[in-house]
Amino acid sequence: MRVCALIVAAGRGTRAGGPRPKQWQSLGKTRVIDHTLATFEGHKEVAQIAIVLHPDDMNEAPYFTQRGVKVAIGGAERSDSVRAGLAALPDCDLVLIHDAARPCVSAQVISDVIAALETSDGAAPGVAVSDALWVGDKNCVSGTKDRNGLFAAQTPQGFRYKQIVAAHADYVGTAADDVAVARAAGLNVTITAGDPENIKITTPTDFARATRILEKKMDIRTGNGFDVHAFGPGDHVMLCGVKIPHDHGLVGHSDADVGLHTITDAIYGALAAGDIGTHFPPSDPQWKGAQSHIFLRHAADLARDQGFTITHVDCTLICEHPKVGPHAAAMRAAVADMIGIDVDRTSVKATTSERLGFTGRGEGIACMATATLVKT
Ligand SMILES: Nc1ccn([C@@H]2O[C@H](COP(=O)(O)OP(=O)(O)OP(=O)(O)O)[C@@H](O)[C@H]2O)c(=O)n1
Ligand SMILES: C[C@](O)(CO)[C@H](O)COP(=O)(O)O
Repeated sequence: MRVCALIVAAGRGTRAGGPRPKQWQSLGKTRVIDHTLATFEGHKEVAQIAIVLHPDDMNEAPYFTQRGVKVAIGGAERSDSVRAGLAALPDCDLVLIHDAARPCVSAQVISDVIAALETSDGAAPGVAVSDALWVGDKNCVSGTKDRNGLFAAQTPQGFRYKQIVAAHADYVGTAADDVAVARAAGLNVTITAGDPENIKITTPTDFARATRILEKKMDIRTGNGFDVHAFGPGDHVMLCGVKIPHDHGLVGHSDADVGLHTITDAIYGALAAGDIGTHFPPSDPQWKGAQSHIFLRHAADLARDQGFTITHVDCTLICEHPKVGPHAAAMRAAVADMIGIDVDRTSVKATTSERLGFTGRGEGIACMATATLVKT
């Protein structure tokens, strides 16, 4: 099932006020929209994202298209914007429709909606109303309402793509949300666990509340790795995914790529998920001669599965020979590709040990690495 996310960001944010519509305003160091987008970009089940922008905001379009996000032009009502966004995602099986104005959405809320779509036409998060409900008239209570069975609706609201496209095509009038459109078409919609922190920025005070929620949620980890491989017979070494001709090889159960092993261990370390031997025991013959990118990709996938973004990797190879400098750019590119991050967040460098110790005597290569992981 190809899962797509549709983020609607074409509203004018009149209730929130401010110099620009709320999705473009700052929340901490980045904008509301950047927080929202980052959560969907980091979600392992989301294959494609589309964003819907107001015609006046099309100067922002290149920022999104450059990162692989499709851009559509919104309409006067939210449902017009949703229709435009759906048209930009023709090759999806499931679509998650989300307000740009909900920047605190969690990976768990998204996963729960996707899981519920296995057995339901539609699924959306809701929070059961816990306060008593009044009807008010000129600041006086004129009645009460039974709260039983009432939920506050959130997004993302998920559907089978073809069904929600057809439901929107048939719908007449304005709808509060896509669940209303789906129900009008006879689709069943499951209520998944909403998150009280998945707030929609609606009024000016919501910016401070969202900032507090995001600050509390941010989880920054660093992990370190250290590894050594001895030289043995051979005519090349594998270092950070690059084959380098040399008068010796490196000895190991796998391809002995000491650089990739070290970075892999740094990522596992940041996740407190053991080390490379935990996941790929050397006693297991299936890993004999294995290419080490398998280990690194596994660690990077594990980080993503747990909702982390790998924001930086720094690796130092320690050896007298071979000389790393001429290959450093290729190594950075290879590691960045394996992890799925930008090359300017990937550092590979080298030092000698001034001819001291086992690396100085040319008996092997050592490596140390640090990985930084962030979950927002
Ligand atoms: N014509 C519209 C109206 C709304 N939205 C989007 O729908 C989400 C939820 O809508 P709401 O909170 O009502 O946003 P605004 O319409 O921007 O706010 P306001 O009603 O205060 O102007 C927001 O991400 C908003 O950008 C949209 O894409 N197109
Ligand atoms: C879709 C929605 O976010 C569900 O809560 C909401 O209906 C849209 O915002 P509005 O404040 O009702 O305009």
